[in-house]
Amino acid sequence: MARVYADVNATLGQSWYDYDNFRIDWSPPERYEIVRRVGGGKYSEVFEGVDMANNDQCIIKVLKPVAAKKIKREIKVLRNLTGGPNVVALLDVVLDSSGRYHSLIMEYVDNIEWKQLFPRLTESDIKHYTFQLLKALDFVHSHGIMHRDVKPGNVMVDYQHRKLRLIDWGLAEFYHPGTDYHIRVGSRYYKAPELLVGYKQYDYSLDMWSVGCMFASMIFRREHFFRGSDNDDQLLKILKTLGTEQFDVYLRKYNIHFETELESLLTNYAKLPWSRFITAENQVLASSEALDLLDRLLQYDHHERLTAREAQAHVYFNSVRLEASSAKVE
Ligand SMILES: CN1CCn2c1nc1c(Br)c(Br)c(Br)c(Br)c12
Ligand code: NA
Repeated sequence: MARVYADVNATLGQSWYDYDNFRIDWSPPERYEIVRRVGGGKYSEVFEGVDMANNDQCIIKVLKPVAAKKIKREIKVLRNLTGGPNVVALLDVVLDSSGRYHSLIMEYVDNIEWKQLFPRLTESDIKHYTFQLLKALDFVHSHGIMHRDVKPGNVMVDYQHRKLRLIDWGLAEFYHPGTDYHIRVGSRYYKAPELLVGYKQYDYSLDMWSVGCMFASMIFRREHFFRGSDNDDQLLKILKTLGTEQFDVYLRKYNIHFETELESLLTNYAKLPWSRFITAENQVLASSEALDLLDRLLQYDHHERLTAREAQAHVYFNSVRLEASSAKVE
């Protein structure tokens, strides 16, 4: 059971979380023009486009027919989260003339690639963007939704405007206590231990592990902090850092029967001090307050991990919180 927001969906009611029974009014495609392809994946092709009604740039996410069933969930989630801080806005939903291709029209973000961004982030940048990501996630979690695929590729950053948007809600789900969820979600480097050991009754705290991985990347200047070659190797990388003593405590507490033939996964490892990852290049970013926050995010036990709200209250963000609150006063 989630430590916070456990009964949100029960309180908000079926009309909030039921995404099977709702009709979608699809707009005709003529209003939007594709400019260029910016990316894509298993379920969609993503384009930069123009909204001819106002000449604004937009993002056109064309969903592949295979994703048809999941469309309703993504649209329901995006509509529920409309207006939330740092959540990408869904502007329209479009069906092409053939009736085969469903598209989501999203607000445009002048995104800088993570590969280019993470090496140039200053401590003030890291505080700002991490705080903005936590703000988005506390809003999302408090509305009963888990993102389940938090990673740099789903965090759009417009560096010039210091703007951050959480995107790609195709894997998001509504949290209901006691529910077994799929564990083949997320992206390998950012998968929480519960996914890697097959614990299905996870909750919002799944996203907080991923935040921890991104935060570690930023303060240690490493593109991906836990970089496994497959799911077993991913867990091994985590064990070698967090140690096996607390891993065994975690497995016992949740009565998790994790079976493996891999010798490496049955070996004992000591927990490494976070200071082990400090280098000349990142020591200015990896302050003791940053390491304390990191330690409280990268916990095996999902109940122990800080929530997004608790993380925002961490001393590491004192300067940012002050700035945020003074901005409100103006
Ligand atoms: C793969 N790329 C690069 C930029 N970019 C990509 N996918 C995007 C999605 Br989905 C959204 Br929504 C937005 Br907004 C932006 Br920007 C996106
Ligand atoms: Na999206």
